[in-house]
Amino acid sequence: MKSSAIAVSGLRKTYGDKVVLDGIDFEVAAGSVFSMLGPNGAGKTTTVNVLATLATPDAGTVRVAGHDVATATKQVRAAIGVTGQFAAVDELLSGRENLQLMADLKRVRSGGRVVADLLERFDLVESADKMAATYSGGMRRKLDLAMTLVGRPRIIFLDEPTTGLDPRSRRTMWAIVRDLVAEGTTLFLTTQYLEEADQLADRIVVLDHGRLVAQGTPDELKRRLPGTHVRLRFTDRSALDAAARILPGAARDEQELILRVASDGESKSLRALLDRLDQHAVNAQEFSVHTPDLDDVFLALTGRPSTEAISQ
Ligand SMILES: Nc1ncnc2c1ncn2[C@@H]1O[C@H](COP(=O)(O)OP(=O)(O)OP(=O)(O)O)[C@@H](O)[C@H]1O
Repeated sequence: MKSSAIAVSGLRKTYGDKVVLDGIDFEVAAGSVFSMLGPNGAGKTTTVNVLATLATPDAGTVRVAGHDVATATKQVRAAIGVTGQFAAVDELLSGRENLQLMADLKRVRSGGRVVADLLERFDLVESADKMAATYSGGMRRKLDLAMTLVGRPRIIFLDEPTTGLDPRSRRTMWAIVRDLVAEGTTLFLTTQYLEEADQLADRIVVLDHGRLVAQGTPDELKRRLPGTHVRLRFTDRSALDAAARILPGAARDEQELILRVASDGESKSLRALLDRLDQHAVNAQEFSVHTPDLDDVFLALTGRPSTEAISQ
């Protein structure tokens, strides 16, 4: 089993009398992508701030890279990189100068080479000597992430890395994330986008009003919903009628000649379902298992649609 890069237990954080994190627990395996999903104000940035030693917890234990954030701030900081919604990019410097500044701050040896490699890797060579103020949102995020990588951190926090980016820049960012994981980096990703968590994460936690309302792999979260069902499509009405008689409780769609049967999607129940149809000599033209997507999960867990679903 992989060791934990991050271990959080009973984490609480309040601002004044507002409880922002209400006792949360989770672990992040080294070399994995862990995604914290939640709507605006759920407490995601606060979690990142605590893990990154930028805010102190009121209660609970938090270990990052094997060190306690409360007592070993320096060691934690040496192991992590943070890219956030408020980018560290200096608008008045060029991309190259921003990176060079970071390399100097971190006293990186052969900083010039490191900077050149990062510009190349993030496809920023052409704009390297232009002021960052002239960069697009996507380029700025890439520069921000490149700056984070200067010190080769083992654990990277990406706080909503693609919020506000167009689909193409978002996909570029995803490709970069996948490359980093392939190199063994651990990524803690906060996002409001279900698709992003679904695409990238090995494990997801869903945060709502400072509490974790669910955690698991993307597939586990989807399976936990009651909504998994089998769709059977028939060639004619009489076959649909016959199937509906055999499978009471199934929802029928008269126009599409479809029957939806609740199922856990496991092979045993699927076989039993098909056997029943077979015993009554009823044939379905099409047969598919529908697993709910993360939007469905979010709605079921929080009682609200996700931000992504609302904006669509
Ligand atoms: N320094 C602070 N002082 C007071 N309240 C704060 C502070 N930081 C955050 N909060 C409050 O804590 C709650 C959670 O904020 P947080 O930024 O962690 O949420 P989030 O999930 O990251 O949301 P978003 O997606 O909007 O960034 C909000 O209600 C916010 O107003």
